[in-house]
This record gives sequence, structure tokens and C-alpha cells, in this order.
Amino acid sequence: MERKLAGWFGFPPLQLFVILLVFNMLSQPHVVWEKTWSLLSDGIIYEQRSLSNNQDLDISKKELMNLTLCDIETMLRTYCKSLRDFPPMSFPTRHVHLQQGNSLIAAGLEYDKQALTEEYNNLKSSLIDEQKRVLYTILHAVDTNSGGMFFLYDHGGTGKTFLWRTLTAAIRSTGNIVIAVASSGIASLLLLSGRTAHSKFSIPVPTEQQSTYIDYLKSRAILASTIDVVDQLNEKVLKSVPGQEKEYLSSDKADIDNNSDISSEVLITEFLNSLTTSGLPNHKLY
Ligand SMILES: Nc1ncnc2c1ncn2[C@@H]1O[C@H](COP(=O)(O)OP(=O)(O)OP(=O)(O)O)[C@@H](O)[C@H]1O
Repeated sequence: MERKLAGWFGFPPLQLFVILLVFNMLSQPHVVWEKTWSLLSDGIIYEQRSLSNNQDLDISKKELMNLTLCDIETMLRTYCKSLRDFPPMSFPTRHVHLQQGNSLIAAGLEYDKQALTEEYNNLKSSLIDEQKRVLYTILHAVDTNSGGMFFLYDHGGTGKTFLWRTLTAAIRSTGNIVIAVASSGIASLLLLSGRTAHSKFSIPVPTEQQSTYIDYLKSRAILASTIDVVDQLNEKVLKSVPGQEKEYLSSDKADIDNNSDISSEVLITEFLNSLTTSGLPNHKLY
């Protein structure tokens, strides 16, 4: 099970566990948690030691489990979910503050600069001219501390995220901080160490029925549209078109390699139907 968690889709295990929870793909999350918690907590001791600048920092098993649950709870909140939604999953008994100093700054600087420099050079070498122009314009604003607000827009699949990754690697490789935020949890997964804006900046999300999350943020921040927002709008507009809606279904199945770590039970039709892929029209399988 641990090997599967580590291998699936290339997500870090903790993030993958959260995604499986959010998509209700674990029938017994607490069993998976009990069997894999040590894998999920991988990196937390290292993180705590470097945040507290104390390489001898000792963390008990109970504390480590609690810290891991805290991380899971924080990630779930970005999807408006909580560990309490998945009983009998454990809930962190308290928020542990082992960190000393400014943990946000420490976390923002905690990158392998050499690896990032290599990644930057690698990504940069394949940029097309238009991407390079945008990259250098923004890097110039950073280097000269002149500030600015840049909107990058184009059709899906034209390389915006790729450029964003190049920019992030460039800036982080020089020891500067990039705060990667997106307006939805799904979009934030595409960004290196990305979080939703409301989670990162602790923007409260209203719970009144009449006000929606989008309306709330619209009055406070400029949002870039993400694929899921575009899909929602698309659906809304299509619903307002007069006439009867007709849905065409595709027939297909996942081609699972025998040696693959991906289990066929995971790739259920409902999950495949929840995916929208850049460059492909939305679809429904049956
Ligand atoms: N300069 C490039 N060199 C190599 N591959 C690239 C380049 N630019 C983009 N790609 C690849 O093209 C694909 C689409 O790019 P990307 O995901 O960045 O597009 P996008 O504009 O962010 O799409 P969307 O708006 O749908 O999210 C990705 O697989 C990405 O790795």
C-alpha cells in the first residue's frame, strides 16, 4: 500500500492522501492512515528541525502523528473539507507550534537552490520567444525591485503554467520568496508549493447561503480564471441556452499496464469523468 501511495501520479504521498480523501476514493481512510502515517509524515521531522534551527530536535511518535494530521487538516481546508468529515479519522489534538522565528519566511526559503538553478536553466532552454519575453519582463521587475502586476492569459495548453514554473524556479533559485497561490484547490496543485489564496492569506470564506465564495472574493481580489471556474461558467451559459440539452457519451476504458502501480479500482468512470484535460473537449464516459 505504501509503495502504491508513493508511486501514484507522482504526487507527494501526503498530497495524494488528501486528494484521495477529497474525492472520496478511500472507503476506510483511517485504515490507510494507520498503515501509511509514517510514510505520510516523511519530511516533517526534517522540516521542523530546519524551521527551529535545531538539528537535535526530538519529536515523539505521537507528536509526529499530530503534526502530520495538522498538515492534512490544513491541506483539506483548502478544499473546504476537514478531517472531521471522515470519521473515524483522527483529528489533531492541538496545533503544535514547534517552529521558532517566522515560519512563513523559513518555509519560503526552504528550497534546494542548486536543484532549482538546474531546473530553471533546463526550463528556460525550451521556452519559445514569446515566453522568454514575458519571463525577462517579469524578472526585470523583480531584479530592479520596480514591482508591477502582470496578467498572463492565452488559450488552454499554450504554456502559461510552464512559464510560471520557470519563473518560480528562477526567483526561488536566487533565494527570493515566491508565494504561489491560486483561486481554487485544483489549480493550486499545478503550482510548486501552491496554496489557495484564501488558505495562504487566511481570507475568511463566508458561510451564508446567499453569498457565494466567488462573489465574496470578487469584491476583494482580482481573480484569474482557472479551468474549473471556466467549466462552471460554461455549464451555466449552456444551461441558459434555449432548447433541449443533448449529452453524447463516449465509450472507453483505462488501459492499465500489468506492471503499473495504478490499481484499476481507482480509475472508475466517475473519477475519469471528473477530469478535464487541456486540449481535449469535455467528455462523459459510460
Ligand atoms: N516552452 C515549452 N517547452 C516544452 N513544453 C512546453 C513549453 N510550454 C508548454 N509546454 C508543455 O505544453 C503543455 C501545456 O502547457 P501548460 O500546461 O503550461 O499550458 P497552460 O497554458 O497553463 O494550460 P491551461 O490554461 O489549460 O492550464 C504542458 O505539457 C507543458 O509542459
